[in-house]
Amino acid sequence: MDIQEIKSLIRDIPDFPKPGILFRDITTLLCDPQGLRSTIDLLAGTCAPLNPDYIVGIESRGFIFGTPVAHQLGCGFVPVRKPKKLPAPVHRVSYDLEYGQDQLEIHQDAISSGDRIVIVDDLMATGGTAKAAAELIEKAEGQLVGCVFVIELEALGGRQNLPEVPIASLIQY
Ligand SMILES: O=P(O)(O)OC[C@H]1O[C@H](OP(=O)(O)OP(=O)(O)O)[C@H](O)[C@@H]1O
Ligand SMILES: Nc1ncnc2[nH]cnc12
Repeated sequence: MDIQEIKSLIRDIPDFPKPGILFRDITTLLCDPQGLRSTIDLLAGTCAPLNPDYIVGIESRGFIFGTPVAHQLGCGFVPVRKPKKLPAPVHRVSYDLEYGQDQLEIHQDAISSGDRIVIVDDLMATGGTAKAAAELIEKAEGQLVGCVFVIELEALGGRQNLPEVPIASLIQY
């Protein structure tokens, strides 16, 4: 399946979760067998040249895409989670969302110094979430080597918020 076909499987929901937000709903892509497979294949093909030791996926939609990508590449998966979900000692950062504010955490012992890390998430809007994940990786002394998204909302300029690493998205709006 090509990118245009994948894009056609993403559903637009106006005014969710707040008035004025046009929500790009990936659940309709996830439940299409060929759409899901093609999306994972394209993400994995984008991540592979970056030669990661770990894929970092951001709760919750980042888990859906990050784990099968790690499986396909034969590398590990590390979850970045919302507060108070991870049981062992964590690094924590606060960040702004397109529609709110939140915190993210990573286990302190998940990554070793110098490990090559690629962040995978479903969508980049303002880039605040990915920036927070990048800060967590820095605290854990990992080496961020790229960020890969299914969807990029270009008008929100998220790339400008991220560190100087390769940033790729499959679909742009
Ligand atoms: O670039 P940003 O402006 O930071 O926005 C992008 C983030 O927002 C969404 O996650 P959300 O926090 O809604 O959580 P969810 O994955 O659990 O739905 C999305 O999955 C990204 O992680
Ligand atoms: N417009 C949007 N659609 C889906 N997920 C999002 N996360 C942040 N902004 C979003």
